[in-house]
Amino acid sequence: MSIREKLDISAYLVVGPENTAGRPVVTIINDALEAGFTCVQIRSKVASARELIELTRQASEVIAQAGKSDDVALLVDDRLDVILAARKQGIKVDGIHVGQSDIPVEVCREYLGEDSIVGLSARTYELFEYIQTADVTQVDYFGAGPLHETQTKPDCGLDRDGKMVTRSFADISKLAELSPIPVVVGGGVKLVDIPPLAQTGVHGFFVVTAVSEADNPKLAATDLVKAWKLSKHKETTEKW
Ligand SMILES: Cc1ncc(COP(=O)(O)OP(=O)(O)O)c(N)n1
Ligand SMILES: Cc1nc(C(=O)O)sc1CCOP(=O)(O)O
Ligand SMILES: [Mg+2]
Repeated sequence: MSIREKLDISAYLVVGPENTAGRPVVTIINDALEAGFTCVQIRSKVASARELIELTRQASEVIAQAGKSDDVALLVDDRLDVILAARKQGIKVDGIHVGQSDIPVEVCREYLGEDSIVGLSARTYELFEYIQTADVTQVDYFGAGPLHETQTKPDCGLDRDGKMVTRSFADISKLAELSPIPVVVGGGVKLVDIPPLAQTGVHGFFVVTAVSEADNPKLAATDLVKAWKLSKHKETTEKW
């Protein structure tokens, strides 16, 4: 089974060098892997193409060293060029996450191939309509948010009138219900948000700060994964 078919976005780390309080990106990724994170995205708005390729190499190596190359997907935010260059160097990178102003998903699919993962975000003002009407044949999941305002992406949740829109758990439940593909939610997600988020029906959460800027990233990541699994377990047992 390809990594695309196995995709698990339940505990999704997004990380770049600007988010690690000076620590190496690769050690944060290693901590998250040991804690049970299931998906990793390299995202940097400051790193050069060469730096991104190197970060991708290190991330791919640490996933391999953990014996998780077939289970934990490695994606890069925005940069199709970086992924193609990385692959040319023999680096295993599994996909891309793009938004509405980035490279179109059809182009990503064409260049990356059928076994790759393509994640997509929608514009704030049309999120609900988009999630129901968009052609998702080339898309593996929607990244949605923000649950809370976040300094990691100050422009996320900005509506057409410049107002900040955050998503309630009720909104998120509706998104999960309407979306034809899995949804992962982020934006200021913290440990306390995990139980209600797990109840909404989305497939997972994504975090930057809650892990990468934690005093103890491994402990923070472990707590998040445990909380998600426990909430899902409770949901299943309560159904019975
Ligand atoms: C998992 C996930 N969801 C959403 C985003 C945001 O993507 P985008 O809107 O393209 O914004 P930038 O991350 O490029 O600033 C994401 N990266 N990952
Ligand atoms: C990359 C990104 N996209 C978002 C969205 O809502 O689309 S929020 C976000 C940043 C999430 O970082 P943190 O966990 O530090 O808030
Ligand atoms: Mg983008």
